[in-house]
Amino acid sequence: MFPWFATGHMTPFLHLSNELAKRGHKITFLLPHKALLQLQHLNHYPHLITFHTLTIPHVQGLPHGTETASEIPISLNHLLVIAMDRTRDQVEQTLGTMKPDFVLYDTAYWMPQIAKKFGIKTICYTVVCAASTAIVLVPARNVPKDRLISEEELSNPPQGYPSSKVVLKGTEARSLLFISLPFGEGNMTFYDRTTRALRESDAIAIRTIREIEGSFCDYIGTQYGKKVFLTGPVLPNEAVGKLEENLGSWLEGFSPGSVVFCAFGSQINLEKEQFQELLLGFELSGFPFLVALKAPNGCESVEEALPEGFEERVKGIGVISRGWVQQLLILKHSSVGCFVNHCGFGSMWESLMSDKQIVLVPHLGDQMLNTKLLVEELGVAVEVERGENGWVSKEELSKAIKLMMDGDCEVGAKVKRNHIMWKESVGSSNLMNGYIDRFVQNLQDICMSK
Ligand SMILES: O=c1ccn([C@@H]2O[C@H](COP(=O)(O)OP(=O)(O)O[C@H]3OC[C@@H](O)[C@H](O)[C@H]3O)[C@@H](O)[C@H]2O)c(=O)[nH]1
Repeated sequence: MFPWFATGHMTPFLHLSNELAKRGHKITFLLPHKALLQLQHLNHYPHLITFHTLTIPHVQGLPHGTETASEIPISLNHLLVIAMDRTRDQVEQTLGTMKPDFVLYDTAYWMPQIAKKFGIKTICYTVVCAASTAIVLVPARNVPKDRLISEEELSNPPQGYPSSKVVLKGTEARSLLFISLPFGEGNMTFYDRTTRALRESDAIAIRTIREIEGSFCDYIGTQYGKKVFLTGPVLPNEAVGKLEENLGSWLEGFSPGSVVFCAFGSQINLEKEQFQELLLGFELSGFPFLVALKAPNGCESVEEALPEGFEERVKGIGVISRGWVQQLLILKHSSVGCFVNHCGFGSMWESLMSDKQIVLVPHLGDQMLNTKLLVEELGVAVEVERGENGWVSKEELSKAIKLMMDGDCEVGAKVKRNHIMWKESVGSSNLMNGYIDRFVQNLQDICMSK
C-alpha cells in the first residue's frame, strides 16, 4: 500500500488493509514516520500488516521536518508531492525485496513503471468519490496544455458525464481550478499526474458502491478502457478505543441528541473571519456544541482566533477542541444529535453510517460533489447556503442546524427518514463484506490473467 501522505488517504488504505488481512492476506504499508504515529492504533492485524517507514526528503519551501499533508496548508501540497516522488528509490528497493502480488497506490503515478520491473500488478485506488474523478480527471475533460483551465470550462461536465444533479454550480468550479496547476516537478499538473496514475495501472479501484455511484464508475471504466473494481466504503465496524474522559463526561451532561458536533477533517484552514463567523453561528443556534477546527490561517493557535468574549459566553455549553478529536467515537455518543462537517469522503461515509442529522459546509471540489450526492441524490443532509462571495454567515449556519435539530420540522423529518433508510441498506454487513469479497476475487482474477 502506498497512499498519498494525507490522513484522508492513508486511513482508508489502512481500513482496506485490515479487511484484506482479515481474509488472510499479508500487507506492507509504506508511509512517513509521522503518519505511523497517527495510524498504528488502527492496525488490527499487526502480524499481517507491516508498516515500513520511508525517509521523507526535505523540499525547499516546506517547513523542515514536514512529512504529511496535515502539517502544512493545502497550498503547499504541490511541494510535498515532490518529496513523495523523491522517495521513489526507497519504494523501488522495498518492492524489489518484498515482491508483492499487487501494489495499491494513488498519487505516485510512477508506480506502474517500477512495479513492472518486478512483475507486480498495479491498482490505482481512488479514495475520493467516483463523481469527482468522472467530472474532472478523465480524458474527455480536455484540459488545455498551453494555459490554465477556466472556471467556465470546468463548470461544464465532460462529454458523456452521467449526471445533471452531481455537478458544480455557480462559483463552485473555482475550487477545482488547481487541476491545471503544477503538482510535482517538470511542469506536471495535478490533472497530468492523476490521469497518468489511472491510465498506466493494471486496474482502477474506487472506494464506493454501485448503489450510489454506479453510473460514475461505469463512465470512468469506459473513459480509461479499464476494469473498475469497487471496495465499498471500507469503514471499520466499530470505533476503537475509549472516548477521552473529559470530553466523555462533558457530553454525558446533555440530553440525548442535543449536542452539535463539528469537524472539518485534516486539511482545512479557514480564514480567521470565516472561522469566527462559524463559531458565532454555533452560539446563535442555541444548542450545546463541540467544535474541532484547525487554527485559521495566520493564527498560531485556536485560542488566539476566538471572537472576543466568546469563551466566557459559551462556558459550559460550548467546547472548542485544541486539536484532533476521536470523530468516530463522538459520532457514536448518544448526546450528539447533529454533525456539521466538510463532507470529505471519509466524513461523508462516517456521517451516513451514523444516526446524526447531517449539515454540510464543503470547501474543496470533491467535497462539493460529495455534498451533492448526499443532498441531491440521497436526500440525507442539508448544505449551508453560501452568500454570493462564497461566505458562510452565522445566520445561515444556525438556520441549517435548527432545521435539522427541530423535531417538528418537515425538512428535518424527511432527511431523517431518508438517512435511516440509506444507513440500513448501505450499512448492512452483508453489503460491505460482499464488496470486499468481490474485490479480492477481482484481484485474484487479474493475478491469473497474463
Ligand atoms: O478531529 C478529527 C478530524 C477528522 N478525523 C478523522 O479523519 C478522517 C478525515 O477524512 P475526510 O475524508 O473526512 O477528510 P480530510 O479532509 O482529512 O480528507 C481529504 O481526503 C479526502 C477528500 O475527500 C477530502 O476532500 C480531503 O480533504 C475521518 O476518518 C475522520 O473520522 C478524526 O478522527 N478527528
